[in-house]
Amino acid sequence: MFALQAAVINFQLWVRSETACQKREGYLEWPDYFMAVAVLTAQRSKDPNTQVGACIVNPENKIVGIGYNGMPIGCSDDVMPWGKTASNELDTKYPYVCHAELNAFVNKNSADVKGCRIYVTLFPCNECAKLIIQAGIKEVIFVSDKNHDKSEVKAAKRLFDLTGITYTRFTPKRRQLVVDFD
Ligand SMILES: O=c1[nH]c(=O)n([C@H]2C[C@H](O)[C@@H](COP(=O)(O)O)O2)cc1CO
Ligand SMILES: [Zn+2]
Repeated sequence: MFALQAAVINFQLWVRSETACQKREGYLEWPDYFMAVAVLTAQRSKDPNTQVGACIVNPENKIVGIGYNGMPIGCSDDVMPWGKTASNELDTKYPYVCHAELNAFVNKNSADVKGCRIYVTLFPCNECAKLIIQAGIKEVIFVSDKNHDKSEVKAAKRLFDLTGITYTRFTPKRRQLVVDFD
């Protein structure tokens, strides 16, 4: 019985070393990987309506900053308002929430982000566009452009066009990427 098991194990090892001679197929390619990081990061957001993730990547394909939309440090998620509308604008989320892009910049782990690209799950607003420009980001890759008819996004595109920053809708290689902790 023991001898048989040993033989099976040896055989499996042999099969493994045979297949290991060639590069694995179906691996996660860079663009899908970076956008998946942005999508996963968005899952940290407490915003009940729109969760946004951002991932800054340098020209060597190293991630140098990630962020999601959330309340400023020290402002409790349980105390701050999360609604979109209220009789007083001060009782909505808008004056308080930090955008995902802003958080990605302040979380950066490199001296600067010049020449980097940013993967975002939602097209940046004009305020984030200004940050992107001033920081020296060269390329924006986005998933959703659901606010395309809003002035914030129209202004952002105008700023990107003027400054030569490219913005491209993300086209994934694969439709789905499952994270399974089992
Ligand atoms: O550039 C952005 N980055 C970003 O993180 N956000 C966040 C702020 C809010 O929490 C949320 C937008 O909420 P809503 O879709 O309900 O208006 O997305 C919104 C924008 C605007 O496009
Ligand atoms: Zn923004």
